[in-house]
Amino acid sequence: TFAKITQAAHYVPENVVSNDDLSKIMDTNDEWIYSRTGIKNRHISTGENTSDLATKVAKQLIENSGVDPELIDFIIVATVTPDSMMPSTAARVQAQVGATNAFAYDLTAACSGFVFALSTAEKLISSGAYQRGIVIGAEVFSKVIDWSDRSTAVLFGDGAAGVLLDNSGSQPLIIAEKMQTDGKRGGSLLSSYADIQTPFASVSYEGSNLSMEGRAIFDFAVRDVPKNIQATLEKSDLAAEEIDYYLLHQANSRILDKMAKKLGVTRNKFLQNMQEYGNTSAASIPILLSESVKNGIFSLDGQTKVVLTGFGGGLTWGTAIINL
Ligand SMILES: O=C(O)C1CCN(c2ccc(-c3cc(CO)ccc3Cl)cn2)CC1
Repeated sequence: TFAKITQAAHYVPENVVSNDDLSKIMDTNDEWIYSRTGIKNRHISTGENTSDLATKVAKQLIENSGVDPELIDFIIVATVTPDSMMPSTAARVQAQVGATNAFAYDLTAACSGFVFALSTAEKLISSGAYQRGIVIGAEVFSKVIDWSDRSTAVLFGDGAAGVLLDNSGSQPLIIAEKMQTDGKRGGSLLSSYADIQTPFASVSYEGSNLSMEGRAIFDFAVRDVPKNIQATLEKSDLAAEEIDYYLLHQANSRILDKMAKKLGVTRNKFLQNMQEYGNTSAASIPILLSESVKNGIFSLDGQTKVVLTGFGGGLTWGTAIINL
């Protein structure tokens, strides 16, 4: 049995916040932001929470495929900004779309979340245990950002995107994969820390907004991620040139420049849309995938070889080379 991605969809809040809009509420400017990150705009929720965005994606996947929601076996949502820990965002989506026979859970791997979740979903199906599932990356990062910290507030955006999978594949969905984690360096990208606050222990860490050691994360991305992609290519017996497109986490366009150089691959195979959405963490890769299908860059006909690579909090990073 082979899993296959049969549908892709995305949804972002309507409210667009430009670099100039940000320069009105914090000490920054369009020139700095665009030259250092490649970001021009980002979509920021005016009230929709993460499950609302994810539900809109799930509804599109169901509508466009015509699948009966009661035939969906599982829903996995990759997010670090859930509406709540309990119920999970996936459980909230399950209720909203009427997937009464689906088991649902959230997966926490920050900007690697979609790749980690897709790897898991592929096994659920190719093992023969289940037939159909939905995998969504969804974030309302705007609710964890410290809006007084211009070094991070300008980088992130809100959004959701995902895929519908079933067992109709005639070839493996994942040709090769390599997921990695280094918890020792996890402290350089922190959010939503829940400290002990009880009659028996006092709070020792007040912060819960995002804090990021930008330099350290940037260097991690440039140093560790290309090695991971190369190692996964070796596992796949495919040369870098045989990959049609590279869909990497949309954190920073200068990082994509450096990755293309390190891999010796032409830069225009590294698709990008951070100029419009900023860094949407677990949603960034699936938004890029869904938009690429919608814009006709490639279709889901099984003829396209794509590298998906996430990297971020945990620290986590991982590549899946897939047949789309
Ligand atoms: O001064 C500059 O040029 C600054 C230097 C710091 N920058 C950074 C640093 C780290 C990230 C980042 C964040 C995540 C979290 O999802 C994941 C992966 C990455 Cl690589 C994005 N930008 C912006 C430009």
